[in-house]
Amino acid sequence: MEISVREPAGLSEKAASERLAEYGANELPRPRPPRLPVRAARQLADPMSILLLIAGLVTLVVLGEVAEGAAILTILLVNVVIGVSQEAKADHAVRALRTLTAPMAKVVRDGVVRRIPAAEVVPGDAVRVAAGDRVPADARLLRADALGVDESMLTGESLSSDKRAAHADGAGGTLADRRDELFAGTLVVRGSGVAEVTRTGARTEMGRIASALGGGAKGPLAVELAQVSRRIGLVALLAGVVMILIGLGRVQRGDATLLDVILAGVALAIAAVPESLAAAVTTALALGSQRMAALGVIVRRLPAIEALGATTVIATDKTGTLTTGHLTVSDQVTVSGSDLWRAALRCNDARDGLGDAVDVALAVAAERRGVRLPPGEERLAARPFDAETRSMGVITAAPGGGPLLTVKGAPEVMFARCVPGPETERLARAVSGLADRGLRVLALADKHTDDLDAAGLRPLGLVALSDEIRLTAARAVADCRAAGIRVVMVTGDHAGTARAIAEEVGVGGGPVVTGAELQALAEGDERAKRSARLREAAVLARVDPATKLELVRALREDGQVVAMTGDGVNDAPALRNADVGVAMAGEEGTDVAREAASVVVTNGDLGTIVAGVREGRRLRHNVVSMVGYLLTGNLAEILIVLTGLIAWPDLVVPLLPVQLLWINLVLDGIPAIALGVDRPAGDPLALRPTGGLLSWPALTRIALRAVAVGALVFAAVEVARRLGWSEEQVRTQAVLALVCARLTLAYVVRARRRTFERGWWRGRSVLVAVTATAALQVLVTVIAALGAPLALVPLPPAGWAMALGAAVLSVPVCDMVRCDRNRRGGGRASDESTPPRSAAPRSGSGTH
Ligand SMILES: Nc1ncnc2c1ncn2[C@@H]1O[C@H](COP(=O)(O)OP(=O)(O)OP(=O)(O)O)[C@@H](O)[C@H]1O
Repeated sequence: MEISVREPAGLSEKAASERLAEYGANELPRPRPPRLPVRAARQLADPMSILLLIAGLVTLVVLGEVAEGAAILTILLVNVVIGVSQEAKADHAVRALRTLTAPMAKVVRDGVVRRIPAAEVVPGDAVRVAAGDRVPADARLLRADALGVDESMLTGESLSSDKRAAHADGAGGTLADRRDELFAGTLVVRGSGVAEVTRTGARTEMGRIASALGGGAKGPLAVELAQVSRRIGLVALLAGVVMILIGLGRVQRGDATLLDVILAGVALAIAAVPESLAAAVTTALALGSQRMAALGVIVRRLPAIEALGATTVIATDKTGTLTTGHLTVSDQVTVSGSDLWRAALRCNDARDGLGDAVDVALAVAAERRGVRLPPGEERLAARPFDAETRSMGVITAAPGGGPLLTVKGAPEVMFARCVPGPETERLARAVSGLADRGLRVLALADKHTDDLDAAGLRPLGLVALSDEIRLTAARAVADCRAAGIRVVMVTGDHAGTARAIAEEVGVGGGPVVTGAELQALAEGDERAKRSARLREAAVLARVDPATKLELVRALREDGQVVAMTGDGVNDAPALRNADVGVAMAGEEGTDVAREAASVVVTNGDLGTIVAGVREGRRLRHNVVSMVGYLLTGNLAEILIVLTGLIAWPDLVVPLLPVQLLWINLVLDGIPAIALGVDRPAGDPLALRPTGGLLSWPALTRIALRAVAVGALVFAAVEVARRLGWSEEQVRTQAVLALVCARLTLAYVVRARRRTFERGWWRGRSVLVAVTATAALQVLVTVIAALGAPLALVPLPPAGWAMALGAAVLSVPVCDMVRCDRNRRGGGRASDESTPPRSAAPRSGSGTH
């Protein structure tokens, strides 16, 4: 293909690598990750750790219980170590994800356009930028075609600035005045250009003003949970204080010693705090986002995982999402005597196989036909393709010749600019036949003029491009339908093309609505009708990106959770407004779309997005299970400690602080983390989310189950007391019954309809965790030497029987408070072979 004379040959690879070594990577300096002691200190400063530290020191110094105090402090130490390693792991995962979405740049090296990581751009490189790109480095413009750049992040100027190619007189003045310069980090909003890099990395304008970017912010879920933990901690402290005050009254009456009261306060505080909650949730989210990344779904904002799981409508592009996006010319209609392929090559921005898919396909087709541009032909002006005008135009001149305007675009747009006549009419008639075959049709026309907007063009012909349907598309659409998720196809393409493709992949259940139809409903009363049309459409054809935003709003007003795909510069508002904005990684998408999106998919496939929804639903289910598991257990402990204080004053506390810590941190942590990575039976896509994480039904369920578990343990302890067992044995009984009941809770909370339903054994992690935890508990109960630091002693068989009884009985009792959804008939999700049929949003089968 010809290279325009104003296009530079760029650096050679050799020179570029030498410069890279000399100037360093084109990156802003990043803050170093904190060192180990800093991380450890941060963990220790956590309110929960402080509480544990106080509890440990009080037990050690005030109560004089050396073994117990040391055990509490050891547990604290283990907690800090786990916390530090978790944080380091999460940091690592975030950094790895960042490199996956690292910005890329198009540079000319050895005369060939290459796509390289922006970090490898060096001074002297010739970079090509187009609408939607983030400028990789400071650069001087060599060519600018209708180029507009948003520099607000540097200048504060909200209007985009128009750029032009540099002249020999050089630059100067304020940033906003430097019209022939591009600045790193700014966004190209329209047009295209070629520029020579002048400064990279920290030497760029952005580098000079940028304070290091803060990363790794916590998602709202983690923040919400941290808040919950803190509040629980506060409540526990208050309860402890109140209890100590009451206890002091008893001390005065001589019913108890001061130490007893302090011990009870510490126990209550520890019982109340779900020590492993925050760590378990963070781990689940971090591992979840890693798993999603492995599937090709990169989550840019953690809450998007939750939103993905809750999606009820996916509004998807056609090209690249339902189809492969690799276009090939499969038909053409030529006006006799016209040079259709030369025009296709002239009005074309692709180079070296890189660029817009339509342009690349046309260039390949022209090359295959042996067509070349006349030597020395120069491009004088250009208007790059714009999704709103659906056309592109260039003005070229052969040496010694006059200017020639060549335009290509959507047929109806083109015919409106062409001279009317039999040829134009013949082409117009041919369009629907091609579109109905699912082909993308473009018309080409030209005229000798230097006006890019000229009318009265001479039609040259039509080209029809085919785009293979992705093998996974029909399956993904069917999966969505089975899971009650509606798929809407939104495309700028012809209605005929869109309908043909929609039929092939199974998108249906609603009308095909066109942009023209919506336009007719733009006024007054008609607006309501317009929204209704938008909401019911299965396919939206010939719509511009602004309609996508309108669609998102209409659907959200209707109570839907909308995932919207997009790749273009104009898609950003819709992506930002959707519950989940999905952008494409790599060449197919623009930087602007990626930055507006909360999720980036590496291959743009609808199947990948559905896989993301599946993971999202699973993760949400897991987090709900985990929260339910931990909070139910903690509440049960509080109830046992409180009722014990009243019912068994001689015991002081039915569970010692160290025993509670053992349960909360060691025994609970393992199943909680396993629940976070659980794979429950059946297709997770069928797990439709209901309500919030800590919604009233969820909290009620937790409270009722805690009462049930508390009552069972209370009964076991009461029997042990009546049997005349020693104080240690009674406490061991309490621990054993509680642990057994709580371990069954792991199975209760993860079940969809009924504990131990069909396929309950699936999900090895929970099975392994529960078995390991049970084995640990058996060891410390049976082997006196191991149990000693925890004040546990061996039990007679009756004790084991009672503990097992508590475990077994907790299943039916807890199942009784399984949400009311079974009565609503939506709970058929447990069976893989019977996916839910109801397509109603936000209803159907929840979990737990
Ligand atoms: N490079 C191009 N030059 C000129 N016209 C084009 C070009 N690419 C597309 N068109 C025209 O513009 C119309 C809309 O294309 P656009 O790429 O905006 O569609 P889209 O909304 O991205 O659709 P899809 O969801 O199928 O990707 C096409 O049907 C075609 O007629």
